[in-house]
Amino acid sequence: MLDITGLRAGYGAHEVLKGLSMRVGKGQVVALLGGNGAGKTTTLSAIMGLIPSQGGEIAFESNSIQGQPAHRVFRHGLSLVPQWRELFTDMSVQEHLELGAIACASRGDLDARVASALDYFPELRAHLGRRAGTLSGGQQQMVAIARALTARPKLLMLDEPSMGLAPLVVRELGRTIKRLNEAGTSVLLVEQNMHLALGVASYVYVIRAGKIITHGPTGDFHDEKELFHSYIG
Ligand SMILES: Nc1ncnc2c1ncn2[C@@H]1O[C@H](COP(=O)(O)OP(=O)(O)OP(=O)(O)O)[C@@H](O)[C@H]1O
Repeated sequence: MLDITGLRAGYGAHEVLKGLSMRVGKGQVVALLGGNGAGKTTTLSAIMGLIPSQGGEIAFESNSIQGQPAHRVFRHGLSLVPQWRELFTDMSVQEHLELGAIACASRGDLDARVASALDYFPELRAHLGRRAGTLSGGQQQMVAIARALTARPKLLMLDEPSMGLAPLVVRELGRTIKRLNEAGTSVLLVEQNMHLALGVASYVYVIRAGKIITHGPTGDFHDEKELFHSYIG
């Protein structure tokens, strides 16, 4: 579904990704693990067209999406839940969800999309009129994911969704990712939380200093200590 080959990208003269290659198959949950500053967010930003890439190739469903602006990448069926959620503190939950479905055809379609996103997070139904800034961290993460779901993405990309969440909430997040995947959404999960990543992903990539240093089926990474040391270096 998503094929990245030899990707080079960064910020001005600072090259962060130095020939990164990875793929996400249709129906898979793939985890991208790595330490601070390894290039995980940069990878997602380059895929999404939020930063330009300086080399390599990014293809989605066999079509090149390289060099396309984010709004066009989005229309191919990719959605990103950014690190720190990036909600608008003064906007209501309902307004966030409608924003995610902004590209849809009609009011009826929009309502249906919001309703099906809420099926994953029924707790939010009681808070639709509340300002996002007044919600708990876990509820804010639900809004961020639900907003991405209203676009009905084929590939959902999550950037460290467990960050700042209590262990119980992280466990619930893992269950939600599994349910989403069972319903047909492919997932690229960027994480530092190995338990969450290994619990939901079927395939793992490890990034260090802008390059994939190891990858394989999740079952190959049963020794978490070794895996941790591989990405910390
Ligand atoms: N907007 C930016 N401008 C310049 N350099 C940046 C920018 N964003 C990130 N970087 C640099 O790019 C490198 C990779 O950062 P990136 O955010 O991709 O890492 P990461 O793996 O997501 O780390 P973390 O888990 O800490 O978020 C780091 O050296 C970082 O300082």
